[in-house]
Amino acid sequence: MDSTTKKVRPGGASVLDLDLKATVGGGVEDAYGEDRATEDQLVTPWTVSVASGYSLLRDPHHNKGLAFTFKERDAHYIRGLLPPVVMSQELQEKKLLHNIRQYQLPLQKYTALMDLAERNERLFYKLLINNVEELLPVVYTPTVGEACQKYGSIFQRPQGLYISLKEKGKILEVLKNWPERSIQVIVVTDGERILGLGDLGCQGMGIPVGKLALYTALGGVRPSSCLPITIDVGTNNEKLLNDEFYIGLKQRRATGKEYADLLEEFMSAVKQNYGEKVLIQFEDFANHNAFDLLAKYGTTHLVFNDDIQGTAAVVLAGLVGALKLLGGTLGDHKFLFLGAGEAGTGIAELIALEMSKQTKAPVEETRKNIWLVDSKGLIVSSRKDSLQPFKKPWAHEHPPVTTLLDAVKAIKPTVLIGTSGVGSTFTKEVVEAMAEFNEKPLILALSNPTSQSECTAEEAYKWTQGRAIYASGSPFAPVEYNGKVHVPGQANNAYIFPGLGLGLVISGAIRVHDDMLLAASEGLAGQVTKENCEQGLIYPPFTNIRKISAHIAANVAAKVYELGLASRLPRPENLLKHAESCMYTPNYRTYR
Ligand SMILES: O=C([O-])CC(=O)C(=O)O
Ligand SMILES: [Mg+2]
Repeated sequence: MDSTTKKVRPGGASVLDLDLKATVGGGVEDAYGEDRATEDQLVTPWTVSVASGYSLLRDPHHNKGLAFTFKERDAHYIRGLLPPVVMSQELQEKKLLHNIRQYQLPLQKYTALMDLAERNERLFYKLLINNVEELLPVVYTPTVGEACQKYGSIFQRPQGLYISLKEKGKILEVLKNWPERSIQVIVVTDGERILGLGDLGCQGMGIPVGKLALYTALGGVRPSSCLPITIDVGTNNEKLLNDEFYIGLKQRRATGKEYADLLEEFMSAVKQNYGEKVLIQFEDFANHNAFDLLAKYGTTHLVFNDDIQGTAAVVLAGLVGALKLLGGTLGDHKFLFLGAGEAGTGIAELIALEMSKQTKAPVEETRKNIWLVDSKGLIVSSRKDSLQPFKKPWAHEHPPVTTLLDAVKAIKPTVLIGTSGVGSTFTKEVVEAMAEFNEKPLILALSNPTSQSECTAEEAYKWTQGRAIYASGSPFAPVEYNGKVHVPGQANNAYIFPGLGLGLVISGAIRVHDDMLLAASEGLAGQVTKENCEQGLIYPPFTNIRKISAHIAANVAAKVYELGLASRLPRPENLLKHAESCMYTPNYRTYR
């Protein structure tokens, strides 16, 4: 661009700009590029207006419903549009919780909560934050899985951006249609592997929406700076292709160059529109694309893959917690995974990395304590030539073994981790075998949602006579076995990504580094108290999640500064206090 070109603003005023301006701040301040656009470029005619009257009540960001005071009702032309009572936010919250508890079906609760978010955002977040243990399973796993399966019929209003093959060549324009400008976190999916439910195409939108609700509720990132995106390149799900209510493109998935080109345009457009510091979280992509995208964009954008890296950080933190119960160091344990996809290999690699840091042994050595089983059996060196690249580091010397049960018997792991997305695969025989040679077998059934869990909490306790230490990806209620109550842990990446994201945002990180994941993991592990351990808990309860997220964010930010990857300078002295002070709170504001 010529450094003295005339620039046009929607108000008609022309400004002279300098190229310098285009580099400083990476476009966050000038999010729509209006100041920088040349006369022949298109701009969006945004206007800023003050909501009042009926439209104020219809604006979810500002609506307070019955909580508007009479002074506010007068000042904003809403007197008479509401019944005469003035209700506190606390009372509104109580009423809504009561209403939501009346619904029998989780999906009804989900729809009621999404309706609330559409109506009164602050009340939605207040309710979610104050009742996180109860409502997390509604806005998140397992219910969000069912919501995605039925998204076509429950779809009411757009909650995020849809970018399909039809938008090719226009993605920048599409981003500009989103009503918020200062985006800090994007969660994007292409819907090909939604939880353990498979290809749900465009209906995967429930996932970015749910994850970002947690960014705000658990991590304190402002709702207006969160953007859910679904990339629709088609679906290979026959049922959806034949469903008259399906909301996505009715074609089989684009692959190869067509796919890569659309993603490339998307990634470039995001950076152009929001700058270098926008965080992009890849979510629920199928294995091949997940690893490729992370490798491709990890060096040029601020990205991480939640299923590979977020899950890894949360599991590593749980293992550190479990060591307090089991004794020994990571290096003293032997790990066996069922599932060698994103979560399996991601967790395995982070464990190996941490072991290598602790023991100073090369990571090639520490990997040898970790074994993975995929659909063809134990991953061993004789299979190396036919393995996908992300599985190759795990092909150790061993005779072939085809079943999980035989692998458990041959390897004798102390820790069994399920990440295959297939339910009920930790059979009675498998769990009993674990209990034969482990006093306290550690069993992590991580696949989501609940229907895909490798075994239930009850099964794990029953089949090990109450000796197992058990955690799952989706929540299970406490189980009473032989007069003792066992509280299962929830090893879900929801512990990590909100705090990790907050830490990246407040430090102005420009790249994600493995050490930041380790810092996030340590931040979480550090929040497991002595009392938690005494109860057999390897994770702290979700009730304290905002405090936990602040600690994770502070740890992550410290690492970002240490690595010289922070762009928000100078570094705040007390990062924990700083993280806390940056967190969004949903209390109503008073309007003048
Ligand atoms: O969404 C969740 O509950 C965890 C997750 O990322 C997945 O299973 O893909
Ligand atoms: Mg996921």
